[in-house]
Amino acid sequence: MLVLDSITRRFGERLALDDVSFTVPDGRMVGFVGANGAGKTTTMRIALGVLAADSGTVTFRGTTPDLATRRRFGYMPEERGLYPKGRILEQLVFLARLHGVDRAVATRRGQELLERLGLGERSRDKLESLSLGNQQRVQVAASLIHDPELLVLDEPFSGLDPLAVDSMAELLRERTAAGVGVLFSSHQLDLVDRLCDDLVVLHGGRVVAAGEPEELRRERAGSRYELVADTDLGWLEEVPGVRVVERHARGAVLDLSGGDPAGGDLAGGAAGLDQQVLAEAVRRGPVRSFAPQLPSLSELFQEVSR
Ligand SMILES: Nc1ncnc2c1ncn2[C@@H]1O[C@H](COP(=O)(O)OP(=O)(O)OP(=O)(O)O)[C@@H](O)[C@H]1O
Repeated sequence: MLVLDSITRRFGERLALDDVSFTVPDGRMVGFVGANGAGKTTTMRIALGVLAADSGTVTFRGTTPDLATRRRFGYMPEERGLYPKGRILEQLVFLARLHGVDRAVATRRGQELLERLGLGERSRDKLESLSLGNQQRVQVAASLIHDPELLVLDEPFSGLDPLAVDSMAELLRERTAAGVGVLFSSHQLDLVDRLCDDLVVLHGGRVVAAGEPEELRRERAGSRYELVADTDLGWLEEVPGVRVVERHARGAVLDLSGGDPAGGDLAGGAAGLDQQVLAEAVRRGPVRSFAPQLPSLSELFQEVSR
């Protein structure tokens, strides 16, 4: 696994990274999110060894990565690395050769990757002759060409159509299944939600949330509940402490933050308001589900990025 421990980096007076620590375990997809200027690219550059930290350490599988180890990393930089006027497959092969891959192997792998990304027919064309989204696919292929042990991808999905996102995600999933850790940044939160195993949220150069998205959501579930029941739920409007946020065909979303968590007499017991609402709903008829409503990734992001 890749471990970043207490990384700090300044640019002049500006503290771009402040005590950043997180891990990219082998075989996991780690989504890296944060507003513009939060420090994602700076962190990735430091992780890859292309930029130095002022303090803190980066280790990969227990040791500080030397040049030989770093050659086994795959990196898609923010500024992208390929030449617009270069031929596609030639450039992939050239990059693979820089990483020590044999020409024949590199050519086969390059062609395979391009075919997987729907660009098999274009391998001899110049990069600039492709649409921007297709150029983006080739940039990702370039980071995969030498079969790396770790992938660090700066916005690999930007500009891709939904089908291209799926084929790219499948390609990356194959890498994680083979034990490769993947760190990828993105501003597309729904996509990150769908793809990542772990999430790291950066805000103003600090890690403000890290962990499995489901876990992070549960921690911030707050006081919203969804009740799905067969009966009419109009009675909820009258319950002190209950605010009906939304009604839908089968139930309602409730905010119970106005209630006394330790008691109340709706159902005559000392249970919290959630249990009282549930008991009352059951008394009135069949309840299909009643559970805390977890915030979306976008809500979570907004909350931790304040
Ligand atoms: N070479 C540099 N010189 C001076 N300041 C820099 C340099 N690189 C980054 N910064 C500053 O460091 C902060 C973090 O920038 P960084 O590019 O890492 O953010 P980011 O999260 O990748 O943003 P975006 O989502 O816009 O790509 C910003 O305030 C940026 O202006």
